Amino acid sequence: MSIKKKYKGVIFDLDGTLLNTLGVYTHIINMLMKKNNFPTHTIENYREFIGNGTKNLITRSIPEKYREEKLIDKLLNEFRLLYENMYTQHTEVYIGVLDILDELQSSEIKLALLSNKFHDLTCKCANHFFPNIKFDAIIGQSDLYKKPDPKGALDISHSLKIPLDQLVLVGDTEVDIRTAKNAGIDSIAVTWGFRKEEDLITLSPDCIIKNSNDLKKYFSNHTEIIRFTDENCV
Ligand SMILES: O=C(O)COP(=O)(O)O
Repeated sequence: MSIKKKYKGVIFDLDGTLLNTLGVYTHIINMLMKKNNFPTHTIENYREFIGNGTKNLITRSIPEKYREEKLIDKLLNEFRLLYENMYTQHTEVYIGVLDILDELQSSEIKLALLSNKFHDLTCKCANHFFPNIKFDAIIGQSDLYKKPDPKGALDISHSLKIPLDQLVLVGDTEVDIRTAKNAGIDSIAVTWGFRKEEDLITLSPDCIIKNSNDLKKYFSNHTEIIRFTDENCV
């Protein structure tokens, strides 16, 4: 029997991969837009704006001529306070995702979260939406970490003691695929999140997956412990 190379750890992106947060982002940022007499945006607009961290999302939501650092920082602080109180609302765990996390956890595959959501809010979401999943590492955005900088993925590899070639990053945007490539690890692009399949293809991820059943199958074929057969023994 051939030996399959396989993953001992999976790094998941959060928004658009495990959690559909478009509803809560739309709700809060439109509140801020209204408060400032700026035009609001549709959920489809926010789908495009999201992915590069909240500061970028807010900047893109403000009309161009009002995009000043002082105002952006003010709205960012207001966003943080509102999100802290509302992160459980207008948000769903994508179908099938909990099952996959459970199965990986029972197979002793290490699990990590790497998000461009602020670190404290990433931890709150992980605790609330995945109370039975023990992530071995959680890294949200901070002064130290911001995807597509590979530092988060590299530090996860180091702290979990998993070599880069036995780690895979699962994400839904170009930022995630670039992060994996920058770190030198495999990438899986999922198409149920915030970007279209045709946009993800252009980034050449190692694999494109369209639904959680296929992701589950993929993992069951790619996360076995490597076993040596007789012909490999000297
Ligand atoms: O907040 C964002 O920009 C996106 O967060 P994510 O990295 O979990 O997708």
